[in-house]
Amino acid sequence: MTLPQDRAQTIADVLIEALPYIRRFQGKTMVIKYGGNAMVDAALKEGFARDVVLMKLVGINPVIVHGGGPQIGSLLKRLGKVSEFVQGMRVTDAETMDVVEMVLGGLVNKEIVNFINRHGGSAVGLTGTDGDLIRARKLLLRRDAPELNEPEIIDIGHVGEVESIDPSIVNMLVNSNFIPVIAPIGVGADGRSYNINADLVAGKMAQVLKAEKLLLLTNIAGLLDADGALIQQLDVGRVKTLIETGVIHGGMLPKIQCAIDAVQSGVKSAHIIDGRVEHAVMLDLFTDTGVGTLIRGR
Ligand SMILES: Nc1ncnc2c1ncn2[C@@H]1O[C@H](COP(=O)(O)OP(=O)(O)O)[C@@H](O)[C@H]1O
Ligand SMILES: CC(=O)N[C@@H](CCC(=O)OP(=O)(O)O)C(=O)O
Repeated sequence: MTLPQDRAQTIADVLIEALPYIRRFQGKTMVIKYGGNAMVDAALKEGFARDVVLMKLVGINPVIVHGGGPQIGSLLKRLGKVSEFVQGMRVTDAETMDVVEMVLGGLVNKEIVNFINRHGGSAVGLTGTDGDLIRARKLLLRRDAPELNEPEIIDIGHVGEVESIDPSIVNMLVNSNFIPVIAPIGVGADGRSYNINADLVAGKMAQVLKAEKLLLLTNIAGLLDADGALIQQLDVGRVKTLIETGVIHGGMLPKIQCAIDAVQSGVKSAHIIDGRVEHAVMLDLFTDTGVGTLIRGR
C-alpha cells in the first residue's frame, strides 16, 4: 500500500518536528500528574497510556503521580457521605480515609497500571507506603482575614503534606525500565496514612527526582485569567493578586502552588495542560506548539 503524497509529507513533518525534542529529553525524568478529572473517558485513558509508553521507548523516564478526586467522591456518594473541601483539600475523617486508600491505592492505581501495560509498557503501582516512599505530616490550613487578629488554623482531619520523599524505590524501578505509577497517600511518623493532594505529591516528586519537567494534566485549558482567557506563560509575580482576587481558587490553588515551588526548586518548567485533549502529553513534549500554561523558574 502506498500513502498519498500529502499524508506521507505530514507524517514526515511530524516526525522531524519531534526529533530535536526526543534528543533533548533523552535520559531525562518527567513527572506527570494525571488528574482524576482527566481520566474519565476511555479514549483519553488509552491515549495517555500510549503517550507514556512512547516516552519510555524513546528514552525518557516518565513517573506518574495520579489523582482520583472524582472517583473518591463517587464512592463516598454511594456510601451516603458528602465531601467538603477547604482551600481545594478534601476534609478527611477516618471513614473517608478508608475510602481514599481503597480508591486511590486500589481501583485508580491498578487501572492506570493496567492501561499502560496493555499498551506495551511495564508499569508498577505504588502508594507512599511502599518502600517508605512518601513521609507525611498532618496538614493544618491557615485562614487569614482582616477581621481576625491572628490566622485561623483549620484542622481537616487525615490530610497530609509531604514531609519527605525517599526516591530509592522509584529510582530502582526507573533504572530497571519500569514506569512507576504513584498514588498520593503518605505515611506519618505515627504509622497512619494521610490523604495528600496529588498535585502536591507530584510537585515534590519532581523536585526530589530533579525532573526536567512537571506536567499537570487537568480538565481545563490551563490557568485562566479574570476574563476566562488562557494565560500561556505565567509571570510568578502575578500569582498573589490572582489568588487574592479569587481568580485562582479551588483545585487550581494547590496546582499553581506546587508548580511554583517546583520551578523555584530546580525543575526546569511546569506545564498545566488540558487532559481532555487526546495525546495532550505528546503534543506538549514533542511539538513546537505549547499547550496550556507554562511556568518557568527565574
Ligand atoms: N484561574 C483558574 N483557571 C483555571 N481553572 C481554575 C481557576 N481557578 C479555579 N479553577 C478550577 O480548578 C479546576 C482544576 O482543579 P481540579 O478540579 O482539582 O483538577 P484535577 O482533578 O485535574 O486536579 C478547574 O476545573 C477549575 O474549575
Ligand atoms: C487532600 C485531598 O484533597 N486529596 C485528594 C487526593 C486525590 C486528588 O488529588 O485527586 P485529583 O488530582 O483528581 O483532584 C482528594 O481526596 O480528592
